Amino acid sequence: MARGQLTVFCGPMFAGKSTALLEQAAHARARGLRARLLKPAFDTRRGAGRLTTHDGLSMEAAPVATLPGLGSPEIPHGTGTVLLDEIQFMESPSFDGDVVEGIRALLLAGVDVTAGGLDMDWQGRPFRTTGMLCAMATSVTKLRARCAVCGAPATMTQKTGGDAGRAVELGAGDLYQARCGTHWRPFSCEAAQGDLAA
Ligand SMILES: Nc1ncnc2c1ncn2[C@@H]1O[C@H](COP(=O)(O)OP(=O)(O)O)[C@@H](O)[C@H]1O
Ligand SMILES: Cc1cn([C@H]2C[C@H](O)[C@@H](COP(=O)(O)O)O2)c(=O)[nH]c1=O
Repeated sequence: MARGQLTVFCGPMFAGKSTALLEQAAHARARGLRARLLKPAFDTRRGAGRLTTHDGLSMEAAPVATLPGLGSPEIPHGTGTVLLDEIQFMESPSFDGDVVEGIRALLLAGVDVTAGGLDMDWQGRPFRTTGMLCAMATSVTKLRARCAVCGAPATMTQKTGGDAGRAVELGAGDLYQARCGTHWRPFSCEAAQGDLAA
């Protein structure tokens, strides 16, 4: 039996990761494949049952707190491709079980998997699940955003507000910006706020 293919889209916030997942789902459906979108249940920012991009595009997506197996209501038999957003959050304590092993089982069962997620947190530390899936992937695309300060390609996420003590804090343009290496300030929200005032 043919094994499934694993595709990963990663990068900073605002790089187009969720947009890429929606495009992949649309392409799969246009080819007659059954595509199922899943997202972490704890991220309810833009509607619990939908995957919504920063531009407001959206599709139905099942909120999950563990990765369901093939034959579950979320991934019924006959599913050709599973698309997972925010894979960096599919980790303890907000997610049960080992998502990497769950994805391996889907691939071994012949299901294609596409995963989107942050490669690094706002302090430049890699997210474990994204890193492991990149190692297993058939194809990895590192997407880049536009630096909020100078417009150059951005590989980093800057935290500009909220709680500087928290590695995980849900938010969008209210708390975060995409930045290039020159304008990224790893350990200080306050230092970052001065960049745009100049
Ligand atoms: N505050 C913002 N900063 C940068 N881009 C933004 C912002 N708000 C909306 N966008 C739009 O978000 C798009 C990417 O959205 P999305 O696919 O959800 O990105 P990602 O999933 O990588 O965070 C960009 O093409 C840009 O047009
Ligand atoms: C960098 C970074 C981000 N987050 C949060 C902020 C958002 O809720 C999501 C990322 O969403 P996107 O679809 O990639 O734009 O993650 C966080 O908690 N910690 C971080 O370091």
